[in-house]
This record gives sequence, structure tokens and C-alpha cells, in this order.
Amino acid sequence: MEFTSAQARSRFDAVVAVAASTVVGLDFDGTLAPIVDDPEAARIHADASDVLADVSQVVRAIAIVTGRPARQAVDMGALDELGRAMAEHGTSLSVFGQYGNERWSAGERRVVSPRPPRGLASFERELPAVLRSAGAADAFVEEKGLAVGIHTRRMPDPAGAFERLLEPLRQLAERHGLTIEPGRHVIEVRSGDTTKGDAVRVLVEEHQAGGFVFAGDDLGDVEAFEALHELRRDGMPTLAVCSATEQAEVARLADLVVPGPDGVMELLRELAVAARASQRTH
Ligand SMILES: O=P(O)(O)OC[C@H]1O[C@H](O[C@H]2O[C@H](CO)[C@@H](O)[C@H](O)[C@H]2O)[C@H](O)[C@@H](O)[C@@H]1O
Repeated sequence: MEFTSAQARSRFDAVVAVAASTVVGLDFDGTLAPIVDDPEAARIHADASDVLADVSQVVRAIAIVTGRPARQAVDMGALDELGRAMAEHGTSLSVFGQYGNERWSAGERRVVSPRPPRGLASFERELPAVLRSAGAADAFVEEKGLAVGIHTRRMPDPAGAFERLLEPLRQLAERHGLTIEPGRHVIEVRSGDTTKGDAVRVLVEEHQAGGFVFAGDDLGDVEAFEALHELRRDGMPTLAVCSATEQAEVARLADLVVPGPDGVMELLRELAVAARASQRTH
């Protein structure tokens, strides 16, 4: 693959040099799974199982860090099967769902999840009226157990509906002790207890990571990228990868931008090849 800057190349090389102790964190929608109109129709990239199984042989751990409920990511990604394959050579696979609120690991094979946040049920009771008064009664409401996602992608003017909803949903969420997580034609309403940055820090601690690669495409990934920047300031080799997106803030924080899930697959393949070459010569 072509690196667009010498700095990106050198950060990739630095991670390759410590691949055996590196954790790879991957967002799901837009990064491992191509964006589609219907959230329920999303599926992991066709090459992902093979590519992740290959990368897992040269790194310490792989984690999917997503806004999705953990169980949904496991099912959409056929991660049960992948986790069993990875366990054969001792690499851990885990899922941090709902921005780190839920956990699944291939070893335990069950989701650990808190109770829904206080205020979610009353928020949902008031939601239809707020959607109607913002002219967005047709928005798709995704029920996520611990959160709801209000999607505008399938509306006639997705960006306009998103803008009209942002402030009223923020106010309604705040009244119920909740927070909003704006994303790609979606506004999620959830508890503000955890971020993907917290998931990165937990993974570093649990795996005693010596390097970290994170790939993401949406605003919910910003805290993970910021956590990588902190780790880098403390001396750890890290690589922040943006899977092409209209979210400029994500690209700004990344070391390199790759062309969507296809590009993420290519980068991971290259990481596996380079790490094997490096491990042979040392
Ligand atoms: O953290 P992620 O893995 O990126 O999940 C974030 C949210 O992604 C999903 O919505 C996005 O993908 C949909 C399917 O491609 C798309 O239709 C939608 O417009 C995107 O915003 C998902 O529905 C949410 O539950 C996730 O939290």
C-alpha cells in the first residue's frame, strides 16, 4: 500500500517492530463493515475473517470497539468462529460494545452488560413528540437496549434532518441524564459513562500492550484516537487509521486515511506481512 507521508510510514514501521506486543482495535461500521442504508443489513467485509485470523498470528490481541451492542457485532462479524480459530494460537479476541459499556470475549463467549441507564425509558416516551416537532417523524429509531440511535440516512434530506434534530435531542437527552453521540447520519442517545478511549486504555492495561493500532471512521472514534495520541506521547508506538469518511475530525486525528473497509483490509494484510518479515530478521 502507498503511504501518503513519510511520518505515516515511520509510524507503521514502529508498530511493526513491536507487533508481537501490539493490540489492534477496530471499529465496526464503516471500518470493518461497509456502510449500508439499513443498519440491520450491515455485514462484516467478506475478507475480514481471513485477514483478522492472519493478523492475529503476529499481534497480541484484537478487539472490536463499537457503538453496536456487543452481541450484534459478534453475530454480524461471525466472531464466535474467528475467536475459536484465534484461541488456537493464543491470541485474544474481544468486543467492547456500546462504546465500552458491554464486553464479550471469545474465551467467555457471553456478553457482560450493565442495566439500561436511568432516564432511557422516559427519554423514549418523549422521543416521538420531539421527532414530530423537528419534522423528522420518519427517522428510524434503532433500539439498542442501553441506548437508542436516531437515524436520518434513509430520509429525503438526511443532513438537513440531522441538523434539525441535533439540538432538540441534546436537550431531551440532558433532561433525562443522558448524552448524545452524533455519528454518520445518526444521533445516538446513551449514558456518558464510557468512551472508546476508555476501551483503549483497558486493552493496554489488560494486555500490557507495547504498541497499539486503531482504525475508525466516525466521531465516536475520536476519543480512541486521542487515547492513542496520549500513549504515543508516553513513548508507545501507535498508528491511528481513518477509514475514509466525511467526518473531517477523524481524518485530522489519523496518521493515515485508507479507502474504507477495503483499505482497512489491505492495511491489516500489510501489517501481517511486514511483522512476519521483521520477526524473521530478529
Ligand atoms: O462504532 P461503530 O461500529 O462505527 O458503530 C456506530 C453506529 O453504527 C451504525 O450506524 C452506522 O452504520 C449503519 C450501517 O452501515 C448506517 O446505516 C448508519 O448511517 C451509520 O451511522 C449502527 O446502526 C449504530 O448502532 C452504531 O452505534
